[in-house]
Amino acid sequence: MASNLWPDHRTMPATSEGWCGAFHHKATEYFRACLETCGALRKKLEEPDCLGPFLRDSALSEDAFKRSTSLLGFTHYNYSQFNPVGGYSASEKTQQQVFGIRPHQDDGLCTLLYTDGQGGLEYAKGLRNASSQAMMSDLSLYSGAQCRADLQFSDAVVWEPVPFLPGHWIVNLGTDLFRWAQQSSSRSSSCRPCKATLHRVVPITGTRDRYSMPFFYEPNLDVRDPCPPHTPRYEYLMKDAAGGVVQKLPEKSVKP
Ligand SMILES: O=C(O)CCC(=O)C(=O)O
Ligand SMILES: [Fe+2]
Repeated sequence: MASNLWPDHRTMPATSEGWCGAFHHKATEYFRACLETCGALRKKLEEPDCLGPFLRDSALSEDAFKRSTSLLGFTHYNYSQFNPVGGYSASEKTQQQVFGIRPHQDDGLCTLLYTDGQGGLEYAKGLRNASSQAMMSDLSLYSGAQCRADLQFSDAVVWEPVPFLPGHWIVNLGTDLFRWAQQSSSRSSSCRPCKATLHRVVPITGTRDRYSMPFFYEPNLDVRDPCPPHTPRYEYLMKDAAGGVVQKLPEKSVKP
């Protein structure tokens, strides 16, 4: 993997040497704190009174994160460029103008998200039954197969704003954890399934800018799923990208 491209005052005139140094130092410190917190969270999730051993045992779980591909991002949303008029079922172009980030699930085990407190982040609470209007919190809504395809733009999804609590992270569970817990729970009752949070960012009227810092806690790229056929992670990601994101969006965009 390539090394980080840190901000450099020689190529970024709006910054100074001191600012770039401080950014490097603070970002590295924050990254380490997130990595450590997520390691502790993984162990908690593996305990019998939580999800149970979704990666078979603690040695396998430690190994799976030895060459972690975790990532810290810095996102700026400029809401003045958004145009919600087209709605999100029209075309890919209008979808891009409606969302800060389109509905998606994070990969990896979990995400620690901190924001500037501006609203806009929403999670999928469940699906609304078209005839009874009852809300169903359906685990299948959160499977890789479903979410990457049609359901993410469906009117049946019930969206709920995620409140901001100063000093607290927002935690999303990811698709690797979903898959591992699903596989392990189908083979043994000592593990429970869980959801990979479907979420999106929508612009809030009257807000111009929004900033967020997502930390994505990711295993080694070549980690194997715990249960047969022991698929390596990158194979799953490739299949998921080819079958969902790449092919399904153009199909959606031709709908009226
Ligand atoms: O900016 C946010 O609040 C959410 C960011 C997010 O979902 C992501 O980067 O995956
Ligand atoms: Fe996300």
